[in-house]
Amino acid sequence: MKLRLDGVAVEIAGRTLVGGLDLDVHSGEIVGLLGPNGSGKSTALRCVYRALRPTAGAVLLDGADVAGMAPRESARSIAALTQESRSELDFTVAEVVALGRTPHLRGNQALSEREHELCRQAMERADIVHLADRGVLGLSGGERQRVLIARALVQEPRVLVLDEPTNHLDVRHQVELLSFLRSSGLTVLVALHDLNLAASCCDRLAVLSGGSLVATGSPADVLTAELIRRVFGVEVTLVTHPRSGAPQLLYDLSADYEGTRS
Ligand SMILES: Nc1ncnc2c1ncn2[C@@H]1O[C@H](COP(=O)(O)OP(=O)(O)OP(=O)(O)O)[C@@H](O)[C@H]1O
Repeated sequence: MKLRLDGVAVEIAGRTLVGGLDLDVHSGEIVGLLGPNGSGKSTALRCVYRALRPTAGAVLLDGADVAGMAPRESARSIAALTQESRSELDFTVAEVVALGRTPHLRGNQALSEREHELCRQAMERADIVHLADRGVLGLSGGERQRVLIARALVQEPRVLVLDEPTNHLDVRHQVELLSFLRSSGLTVLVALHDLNLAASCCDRLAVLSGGSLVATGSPADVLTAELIRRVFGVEVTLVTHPRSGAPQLLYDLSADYEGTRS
């Protein structure tokens, strides 16, 4: 399923948070959304998972404007893993995961055998089977994040939108999550702060600065020392990963950053 942001703009209180964003994510493609704090990544993603209505432009799923769909209908295609996905209610892990089936159920319909199996598989994939009966509020940040990953998977989406999904995850679970995204075949739009993980995981990158796209393309085309300096204000040396061939950034903490902060 193809996702398109067509001139998406968000204006709040006279301030443009995202301006005229055009971005395609082709079927089965992983596009990484990068940019400094406050550049508009979450705002753009919120338009895709419909937490926010664009002031102008549209989000299209296979050419159809999501604004014209019932929330349940778009939720059957798009799953989101965001900072807003966290629940304040102390459901058990198994209950939260099962909630991912909600868009597919009618009323109080019980889960089928297949759906129970789906939940079990998602919990296995997210490495949370041992936590099934624990209350989510007592979990660590990374454990909770993995519960939300399982919940998104049982939704059986075709498009996955993730806002900083590696937040709180230890390095093994970061790598596992991004490897899973690569093998999932899903259409993925993911905001990431870790540029090296983004370069390893994503087919294409889109860089936001001040609410506008400043670069899109393959990781090798986008991640240049000049762009990193201009957009993030950081000096890097670029190397090529010896096995995957992905560009990787080495940060130089001894560079002179005095006076570079605006
Ligand atoms: N509801 C809102 N009302 C007013 N301003 C907002 C609102 N939501 C976000 N902003 C502002 O819009 C800008 C973009 O925010 P956004 O959260 O999209 O950035 P981001 O790229 O996701 O940042 P980060 O990397 O810090 O998560 C920021 O300056 C933020 O303060």
